[in-house]
Amino acid sequence: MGDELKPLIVGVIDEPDLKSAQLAKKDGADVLEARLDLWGLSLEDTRRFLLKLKRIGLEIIGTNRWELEGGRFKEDEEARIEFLIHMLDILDYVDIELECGVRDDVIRKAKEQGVEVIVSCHNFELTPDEDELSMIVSRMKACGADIGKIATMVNDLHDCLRLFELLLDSPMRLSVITMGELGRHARVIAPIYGSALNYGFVREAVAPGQMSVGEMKRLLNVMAV
Ligand SMILES: O=C1C[C@@](O)(C(=O)O)C[C@@H](O)[C@@H]1O
Repeated sequence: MGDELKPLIVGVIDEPDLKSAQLAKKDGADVLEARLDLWGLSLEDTRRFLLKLKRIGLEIIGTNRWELEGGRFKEDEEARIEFLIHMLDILDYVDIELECGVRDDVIRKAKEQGVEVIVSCHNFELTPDEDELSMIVSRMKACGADIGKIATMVNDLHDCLRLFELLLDSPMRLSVITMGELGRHARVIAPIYGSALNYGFVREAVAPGQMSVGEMKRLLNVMAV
């Protein structure tokens, strides 16, 4: 991943379209997130498109998000995981949910193939209190995540502050994502506090309050991060 301290901008590729990926790179994305659950392709077509995506020259995160945390993969859990595992040889990072029942199998297989593991946790309703947030980070660390990722809904500005403190005190590489309109500004502040991966859209927002890759890059440049 290069300089580990550098906050990275992740361009979310929400459809199998190379032009979006090229635009993400041009606008300043450091990494691409392949949202396999949003592509709606067969396993073979997904592999084919991922191989094309690789030629863009950026590292790729594979995410096949389950519906429980905002994803749209249509088949059952077994198929979702099989899909993800079939892509590991093409990916640089894999995103797996902390609460996934076969999380540890996915982590083991990813590590066997030299793929970095992002263990994620989303809450579309609220930002938990400090103790619960710390507990989530401890669980992410304990299961062997290379990067932990916590995306929560911001209902009060104190929610952002708790997430920033979590970053400052984190015992591991961590990303926090402040969802919702009230959290929008903090999506570009979080990298300053050390958030490892910072997600922006190319075409349209795929999560509440998300900014585009270009907006994020420009704002980070203004703040000289
Ligand atoms: O977990 C995240 C963060 C995200 O939900 C966001 O709010 O920017 C976007 C997703 O694509 C990604 O997997």
